[in-house]
Amino acid sequence: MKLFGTMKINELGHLEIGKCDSTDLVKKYGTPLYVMDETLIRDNCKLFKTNFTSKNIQTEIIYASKAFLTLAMCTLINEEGLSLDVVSGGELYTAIKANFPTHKIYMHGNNKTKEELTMAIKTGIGRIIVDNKCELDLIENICKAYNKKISILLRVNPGIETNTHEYIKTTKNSSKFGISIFDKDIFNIVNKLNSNKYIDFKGFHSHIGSQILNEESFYEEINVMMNFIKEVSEKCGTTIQELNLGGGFGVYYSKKDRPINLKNLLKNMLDKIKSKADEFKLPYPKIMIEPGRSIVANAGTTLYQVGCTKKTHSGKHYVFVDGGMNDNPRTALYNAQYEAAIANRMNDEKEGIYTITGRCCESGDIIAKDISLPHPNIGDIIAVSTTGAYNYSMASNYNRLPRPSVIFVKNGNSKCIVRRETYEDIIKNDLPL
Ligand SMILES: Cc1ncc(COP(=O)(O)O)c(C=O)c1O
Ligand SMILES: N[C@@H](CCCC[NH3+])C(=O)O
Repeated sequence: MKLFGTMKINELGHLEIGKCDSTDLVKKYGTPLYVMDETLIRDNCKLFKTNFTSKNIQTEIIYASKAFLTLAMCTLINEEGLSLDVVSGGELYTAIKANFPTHKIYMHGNNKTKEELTMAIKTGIGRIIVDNKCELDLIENICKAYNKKISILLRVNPGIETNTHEYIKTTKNSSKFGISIFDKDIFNIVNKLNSNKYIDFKGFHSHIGSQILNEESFYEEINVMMNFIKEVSEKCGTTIQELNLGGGFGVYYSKKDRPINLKNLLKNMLDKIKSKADEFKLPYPKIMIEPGRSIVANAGTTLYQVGCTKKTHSGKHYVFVDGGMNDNPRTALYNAQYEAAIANRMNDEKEGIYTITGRCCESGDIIAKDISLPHPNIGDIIAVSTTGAYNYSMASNYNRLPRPSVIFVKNGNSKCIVRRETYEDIIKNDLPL
């Protein structure tokens, strides 16, 4: 298992994260447990902040909170000077409750409800990223009713097909997100926006997909979007002030993933924007990006305890752990590949190939497939790496399993930031017949 951030193997042969021995964490908090390396999250924020800068172009890093959001995470993101992308009333509510500066909140969603838009407009968030024409009418009506003006970006689909899992591509021509840049109506929409007294149209947003490991896709996005901005500027006589290029920067999950060197990528992206704008004699738009996974994925490790093990009649070795697809649905959903180790025996010889599976009543309830491990015993601790993104945020109560606790670890200290759910939590919204 590849070690990230502050992970290391200590003198007892135990996995340590944030200078905390994983066996101590398990004694203190139980399992399953999401352990987040606070130092690595902060370092990742800093990497974006320091490398996505240019003396000519204004930039902004907006953390895509769908990857992992809690009150504590909002505080961390604010402390690191990033802005926040939310995609629902629930995410917006979390940010508001955490006192996140409202002008640094960007709201997404392809089907925002009237209530969500009202909440966003009344709160005075920084930008609404508008997905479609119908939403524009809703926004205008709400602004009228509350006598408010809101700044928006229009989400467009640049028609770029990325090499990632089918379910996390977002700019195929058939994608549900945004308005196609090839839609003939797009210039009318921009013209209407420019004369709308309730809407301050700032520019465009595009997001080409997630877990992208090919830097050319981002450069293609820049080319297509800058060409589009030139066309809009000419046809609508308007200056596009902002361009949000979304997130999608891929990370290492297993040996097959070769992440892009982020420092180079971020620099190249800004260089390409500059040369395109120079070529077209356009003013430099402010450039935003929305990393989610690349900030938190490698910082997360899930700790489980081994229950029983089983060798099937066909010879397959299973290790049963006390979690499952309810705390990590990504293997079931996207055939994701994870790495794992026995956290209390990191130096032991690997003895076989095991599939780590959970306790949900589903054959697809697999956490990590065909992993080399020492023979696991009851009570051993299994660590699964790179679970910081889209694990806690996509967790469910399937089979009425309580959601695990989340802790931050740093410099030998651990802090619970989400308490473990109880059976009482599970039934708290049920009403008797
Ligand atoms: C609009 C938008 N922005 C940002 C992100 C974050 O993507 P990632 O976590 O891959 O960086 C997503 C998710 O794919 C998204 O839909
Ligand atoms: N949930 C997906 C990513 C979707 C990103 C949001 N548009 C994943 O776990 O990989």
